[in-house]
Amino acid sequence: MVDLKGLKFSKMHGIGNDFPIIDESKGEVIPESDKPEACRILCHRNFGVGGDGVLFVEPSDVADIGYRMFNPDGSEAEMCGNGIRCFGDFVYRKGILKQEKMTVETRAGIKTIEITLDGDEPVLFKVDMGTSTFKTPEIPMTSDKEEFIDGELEVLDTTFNLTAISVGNPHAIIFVDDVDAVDINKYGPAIEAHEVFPEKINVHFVEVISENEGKMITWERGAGVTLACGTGATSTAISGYKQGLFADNILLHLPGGDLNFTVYEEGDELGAFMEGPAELVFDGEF
Ligand SMILES: N[C@@H](CCC[C@H](N)C(=O)O)C(=O)O
Repeated sequence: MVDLKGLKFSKMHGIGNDFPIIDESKGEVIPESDKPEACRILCHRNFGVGGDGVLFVEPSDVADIGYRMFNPDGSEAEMCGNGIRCFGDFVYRKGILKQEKMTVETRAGIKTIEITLDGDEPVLFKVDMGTSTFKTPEIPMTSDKEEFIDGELEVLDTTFNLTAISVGNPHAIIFVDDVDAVDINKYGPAIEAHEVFPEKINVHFVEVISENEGKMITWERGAGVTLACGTGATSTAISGYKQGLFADNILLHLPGGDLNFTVYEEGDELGAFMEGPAELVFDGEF
């Protein structure tokens, strides 16, 4: 078993999506081969710190700073939206990178964070989440369709109308009349591991309140039910805009809090800015 004794970390959350974060900007703290097991231990809510994933601050040759994210099952995700706001708060607050605007290298490309300060206190984070794709091979999704938008997918005893999108990591968006009526513990894992998604998928059920407002619940790949998913909310805003359900400014209510989105068009692609908070909960030593 990996020995984490003495490991220094901070515990953070972005609207209830919670993460231990570890500073590896000056060198590796957890050896690469130990990271999956270390993240499983750290995220455990009974035997560890507890978290919906672990964030790492890394050096970067192509951006101001680098960012990695691991799920509680030890798998590495391409990107984490609530995590990147926590990351921005952490690197600013700890003096690792004292910039109000920073470029961040992720496995899903370079993202830009803009921090709103109250004095020297970071309070709001605006992230250019970049562009998305609906092309099934890029999700990846096994399908004879080039794009799977509002397409029918049989899951257990029902058929859902689902939109598959990638914002670097993969998401399935299902618009429903009432999110409170969805049995997410039944359908979330079945869609996550559906045979058409070879790399699994994050699952979101979304209720449209108006063209500028929605409510959503999430089952995350490698994590299960969480209080929020930033890349999932980004995918929801973009998918809703693409399907004519949302305008380009959208407020999304997630179980842990709210996020604001501005969808933009870049050539043939759709991207989005995400705005929301991040909180440092405590600093710790394992
Ligand atoms: N919580 C996240 C997404 C984390 C990664 C995801 N579970 C995956 O495997 O793609 C967010 O806020 O975006």
